[in-house]
Amino acid sequence: VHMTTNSTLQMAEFDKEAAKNASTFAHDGFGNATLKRLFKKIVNIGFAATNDSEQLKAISNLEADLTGIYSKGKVCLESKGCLQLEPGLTDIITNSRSYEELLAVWKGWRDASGKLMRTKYTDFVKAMNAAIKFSGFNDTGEYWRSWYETPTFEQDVRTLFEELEPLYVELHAYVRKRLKEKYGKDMFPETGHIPAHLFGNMWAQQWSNIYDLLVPFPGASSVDITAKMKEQNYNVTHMYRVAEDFFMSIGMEKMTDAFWQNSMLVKPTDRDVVCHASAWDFYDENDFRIKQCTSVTEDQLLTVHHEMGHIVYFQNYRHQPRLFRGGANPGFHEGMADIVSLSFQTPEHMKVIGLLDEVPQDSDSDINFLLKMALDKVAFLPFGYLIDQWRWSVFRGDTNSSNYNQHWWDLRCRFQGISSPVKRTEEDFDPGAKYHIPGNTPYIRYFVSFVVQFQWHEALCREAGNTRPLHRCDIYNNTNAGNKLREMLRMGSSKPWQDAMEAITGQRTMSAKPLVNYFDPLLKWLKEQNKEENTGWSASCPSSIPTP
Ligand SMILES: CC(=O)N[C@@H](CC(=O)O)C(=O)NC[C@H](CC1(C(=O)N[C@@H](Cc2ccc(O)cc2)C(=O)O)CCCC1)C(=O)O
Ligand SMILES: [Zn+2]
Repeated sequence: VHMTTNSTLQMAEFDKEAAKNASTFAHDGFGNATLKRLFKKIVNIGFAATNDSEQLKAISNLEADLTGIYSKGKVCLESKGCLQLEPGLTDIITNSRSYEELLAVWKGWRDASGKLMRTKYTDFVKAMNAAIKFSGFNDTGEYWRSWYETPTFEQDVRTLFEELEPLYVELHAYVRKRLKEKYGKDMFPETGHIPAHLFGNMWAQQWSNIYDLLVPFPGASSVDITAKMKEQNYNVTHMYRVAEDFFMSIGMEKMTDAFWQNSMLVKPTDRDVVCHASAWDFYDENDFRIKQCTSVTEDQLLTVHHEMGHIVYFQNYRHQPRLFRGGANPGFHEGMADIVSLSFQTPEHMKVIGLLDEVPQDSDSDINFLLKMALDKVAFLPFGYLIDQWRWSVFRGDTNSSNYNQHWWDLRCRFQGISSPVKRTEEDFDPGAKYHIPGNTPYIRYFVSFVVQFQWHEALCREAGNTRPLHRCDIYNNTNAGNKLREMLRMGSSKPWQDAMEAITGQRTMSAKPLVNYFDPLLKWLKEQNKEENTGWSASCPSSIPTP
């Protein structure tokens, strides 16, 4: 912790010095847009602008303490001993179909993580808000939103969410019906909410791990990639080679030697590491790394593609000046990380890499495939939206430590239609059970990413001359699509994101339409399935909780 504090202070001193020098120029009046943008980035140094180094120390130490609590958290079960989040608790949440066992792990993790963070998090918010004022922002949320350079950004994302909500409501109703069949309807509150621990994911953020409970047409084909990977003796290195091969097939460069030498691709046995996957740019135009506790599963193969997608973005803007080596906005970096998986996951591509024997053409298999994609991409939308709704409200002071947990569950009940399976009070601090809160990683970037990646997929598939339905398009081996994508990637953050969006799609705005078009065949089927259902849920959380 003291090491990081010193390096944080040193970096802040450098940033302050550079900002002071840059502000001796009247850069607002510069004619050259690029130079003007560069000076603006030199001057805009965030928390480092504070004149009170105690605040910077507090920010750095509290973040280290909070992530320390998160990475050391463990739950002891009489049946399985003491388990950490990865891999022990995640394996149970993924595979258990016992209501009680899932509940023990769900509650246990929250007691071992978030519950221990509340006081530190309160101090953390105070220190960040005090420091950010020196950069002219009212609060930390306003600073984070400034990266999108869009005065109407908050309204824009709310509008996008409202356009996508009808699709989510239909998916929610279908999943609720099937889970009632599995766990018994009296375990579900009258209000229409689904208990939060039944989705195969610790945060109910993506639901593809319970696909086996939800298969629309069990007779038709649906691929179990993990089983196939194990059958074919996939190892970790091969997973990275498969991902590298995809990017090279659309014209991107191979991973550098430094990547293979310096990355950490498996969980080390000799020391504790933060296993949450991540991609790193060392800004020397050669040293790019992934840190991931990789295991041989389909989920992990997608994460490998995701992290390598970040690396490919790093590589494509390495020629830019240092301050332009970033995503056009943070959501674009995440969209680039995910874009390839929309091709990679198709049955067409699974056949290309030998993880599927033949490509099914019947409509039942199509619905099976679209449902599985929706369990990741549509289920995620309210979650991706609400994390920073909570945090922005905390930063601006509308939510404080006396109602942190109340507001968190208000948002979870209202936007996700899920509820806590056990009573929650202000003794709990459930936001802290999600990595990005102690890790202080902004989250709206993932909501933006899930919208823009479908805009890009539609544009790149058109560029590739694709004639199949959008959800069966695979841009593998298509350098036209790759060239189009590279045009955007090379810009880095040298231009506003609207220019980057225009380079790929010809439009300058975010749009929910490509995502809705992609899932249109599924939406028709879901509406048919839900004809007898009361879709939706009450805006507020259930007052009583069914107990096993
Ligand atoms: C130096 C640094 O910080 N680098 C950044 C990248 C950069 O900014 O350059 C970075 O490596 N961030 C780590 C983060 C990891 C993951 C994540 O946190 N995912 C979200 C949401 C989600 C879920 C499903 C999905 O398909 C896509 C996203 C979650 O798990 O909730 C975990 C596995 C996937 C991505 C990441 O790669 O985004
Ligand atoms: Zn990412």
